[in-house]
Amino acid sequence: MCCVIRRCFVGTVLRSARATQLVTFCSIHNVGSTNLRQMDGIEAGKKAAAITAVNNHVKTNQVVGIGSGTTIISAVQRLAERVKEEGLKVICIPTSYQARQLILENKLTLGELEINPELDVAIDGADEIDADLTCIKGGGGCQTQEKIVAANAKEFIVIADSRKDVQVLGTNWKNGIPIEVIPMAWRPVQVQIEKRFGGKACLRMAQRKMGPLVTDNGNFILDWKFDKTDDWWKINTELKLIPGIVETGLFVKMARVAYFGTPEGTVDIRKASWL
Ligand SMILES: O=C[C@H](O)[C@H](O)[C@H](O)COP(=O)(O)O
Repeated sequence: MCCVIRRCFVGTVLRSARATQLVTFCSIHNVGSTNLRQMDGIEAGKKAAAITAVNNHVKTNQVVGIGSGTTIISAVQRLAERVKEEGLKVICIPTSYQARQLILENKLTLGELEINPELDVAIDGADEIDADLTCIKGGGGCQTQEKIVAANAKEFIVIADSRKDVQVLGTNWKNGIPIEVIPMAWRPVQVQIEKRFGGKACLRMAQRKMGPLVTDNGNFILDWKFDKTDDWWKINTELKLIPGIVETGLFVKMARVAYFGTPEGTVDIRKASWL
């Protein structure tokens, strides 16, 4: 179990004119379809969580892990603002090609694990986060590098909109747990997973390219649609022992704090109970 340690109104933490505009827009926007309003709310939640986390956890002269996905974009933008406004000095370690591009586009200092093997903090999105702050990650196929970076940071901070805040994994996220596999092993790994743990392990196919999706590391992904929830630490450990599995998207006892942004502009901040 984890506890809500703080709920803050994002207006108090947004300092850039651009960010303020977005939240204002979302709070007064009441025309158009329900879907459009929901999307605005989700984006506002992601942004609020990202900005609050960067404000609370990043200090000057730190080495910062930069996650992948859509939520991290706002975190990188906030870092860039702080560099301009406060002269913040940070070295950013990417978790994917996408993260690398974000760092470069935002003119932040790009580092690498060979030079900076120890990080002060890593910030990243997640596909779903349970009551213990166990996360499913890898909806964008980046979980392997994300886990390496997070595992070498003193603090791993998760940012998400409030839809991803669940008691039990699999509540809203129906795409399963992404598991990166060596290409020649995908089929035996698929058989092993289904036999031993049940559910279905589906080979993720690429979009706008024929055949399987190929990760930044040149591997394939099996999305394991589990049919019951269990002891995630044990399952993750057992999965990691199957030859051919490179890494799983199960992040167990890694996230120390999670920031959940709501469409109303508040952010729930939760600390892991195992700390
Ligand atoms: O592989 C992708 C990463 O694990 C993302 O951090 C995760 O999918 C969440 O992405 P988003 O912030 O776009 O919801």
